[in-house]
Amino acid sequence: MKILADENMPYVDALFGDLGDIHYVNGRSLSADEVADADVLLVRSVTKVNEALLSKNQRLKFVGSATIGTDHVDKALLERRGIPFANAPGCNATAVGEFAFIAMLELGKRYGETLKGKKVAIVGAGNTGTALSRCLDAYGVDYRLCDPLLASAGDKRRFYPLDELIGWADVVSLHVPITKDGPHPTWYLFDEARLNALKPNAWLLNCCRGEVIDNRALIKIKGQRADVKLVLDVWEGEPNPMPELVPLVDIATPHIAGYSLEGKARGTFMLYQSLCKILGISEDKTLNTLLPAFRFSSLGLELGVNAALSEPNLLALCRTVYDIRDDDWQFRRDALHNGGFDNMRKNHKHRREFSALKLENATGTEVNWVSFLGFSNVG
Ligand SMILES: NC(=O)c1ccc[n+]([C@@H]2O[C@H](COP(=O)([O-])OP(=O)(O)OC[C@H]3O[C@@H](n4cnc5c(N)ncnc54)[C@H](O)[C@@H]3O)[C@@H](O)[C@H]2O)c1
Ligand SMILES: O=C(O)[C@H](O)[C@H](O)COP(=O)(O)O
Repeated sequence: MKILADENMPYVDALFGDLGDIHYVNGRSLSADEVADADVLLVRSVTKVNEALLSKNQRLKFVGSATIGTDHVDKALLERRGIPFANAPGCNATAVGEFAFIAMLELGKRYGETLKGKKVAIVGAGNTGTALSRCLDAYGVDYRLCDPLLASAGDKRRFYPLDELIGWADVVSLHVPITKDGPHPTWYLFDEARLNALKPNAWLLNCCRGEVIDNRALIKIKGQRADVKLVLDVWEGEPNPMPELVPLVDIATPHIAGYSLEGKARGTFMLYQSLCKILGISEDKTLNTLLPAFRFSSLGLELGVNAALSEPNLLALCRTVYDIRDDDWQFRRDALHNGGFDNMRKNHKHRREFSALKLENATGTEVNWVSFLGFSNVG
C-alpha cells in the first residue's frame, strides 16, 4: 500500500509504518502525477484536494486531513468517488485556546494593561473557542460567546449577537470556519463597518482563517485607528500576507496557533484510527507513547492555596511552555521573503501545551486555578 503524507506531519512513520510504504511530499506543491498511484493520502490544510489533484488516481482508499478545518477538501467529490475521508476535529483546539490566551497576556504586558478585568468576545464557540473559554474561566476573565449555529442547535450556553458583542468587548477573538454560504457566512465577517465598530483600544485576534477579516479594510482602519491592537496568526492570501499589514500587527505568526506537539500528534493519531477502522484492523499504537518528555520535569510554585499569581508571573509561567515572541520575531524577519512563511511552518519548533509542564505547589495543594488552566499538578 502506498501512503503519501505531507512532510510536515509528525509521527507518520511511527503510526503508519506497518501499514504501507510511506512517501513524504510537499503538501503545497503536490501534483496529480505524484498522487496517481497512491492508496492513502494524508494531507494538511495547504493541499487542495480537488478534481485536478485526484484526476490521475483510480485507487485511493482513504484521504485524511490532520486538521480541524476542511475548506481545502472537496468532500462532495470524495463522496461521489466513494473515497472515505476523515479529518481531526478538536486535535489542536487546546493549542489554539492556549495560543490566544497567551497572546492576550502578552498584549497586556506590552501595553501596561491586564487581561484580568477585560471583557472578551469569543466568535465561534466550537472546539477552539471553547478551549479559549476554559482558559478564561480558569483565570476568571469575563467573556461572552457568539455562535448563532450552536444557539439554534440547542447548545445550552448563552449566546449573543455579533454586533452587540462588538460594542461590548474589549477583546474579540475569532474561532469560526471559513464559509461563503449558509445562513451565517464568515467570509469577510469582519468588514470595514465591523472593524470600525470595535471599541476604543480593542484587541482583535484571528486564529481561524485569514479571510474572516477583510485584510485591506484592516489596513485602512489601522491607518485611522492606532488604538486597535492586532494578533494575526492567519492571513488573507496565505502564504503571502499583504506586506503593508505586517507592521500594523502587534503579534504576527504564520498560521501556527494549532502547532503544539500534542495537537499535531493527536491529528496524525486520529487519522491512524480512521484508517484502521476503514481497513478493518485493530489499533496497536497509543498516543501517549509518541510524545517526548518536556524539557523541565517539574517547576515549583511559591504559592498558597488558590493564591493569586500576578499576571506578569502567569505570563512568565506560560512563556516557559511557549514564548510567542519568538515566532513573532522570526515572522517579521523571514515570513515575507523567499517562501519564509511556509519555511517557518515547516521548521516550527514543536511547542508544548500547558499540560506538559508539571507544577509543584509549595503548599502541596492538589488543585488550584493554575491547574484548571491545564498545567499538570504533581501535588
Ligand atoms: N490557526 C490555526 O492553526 C487553526 C487551528 C485550528 C483551527 N483553525 C481554524 O479555526 C476554525 C475553527 O476551529 P474549531 O475547531 O473551533 O471548529 P469548530 O467547528 O469546532 O467550531 C467552529 C464554530 O464556529 C461556529 N460558527 C460558524 N459560523 C459562524 C458565524 N458566522 N458566527 C459565529 N460562529 C460561527 C460554528 O457553529 C462552530 O461552533 C477551523 O475551521 C479552522 O479553519 C485554525
Ligand atoms: O484547520 C486546522 O486544523 C489548522 O488550520 C491547522 O493547524 C493548519 O495547519 P496545517 O494543516 O496547514 O499544517
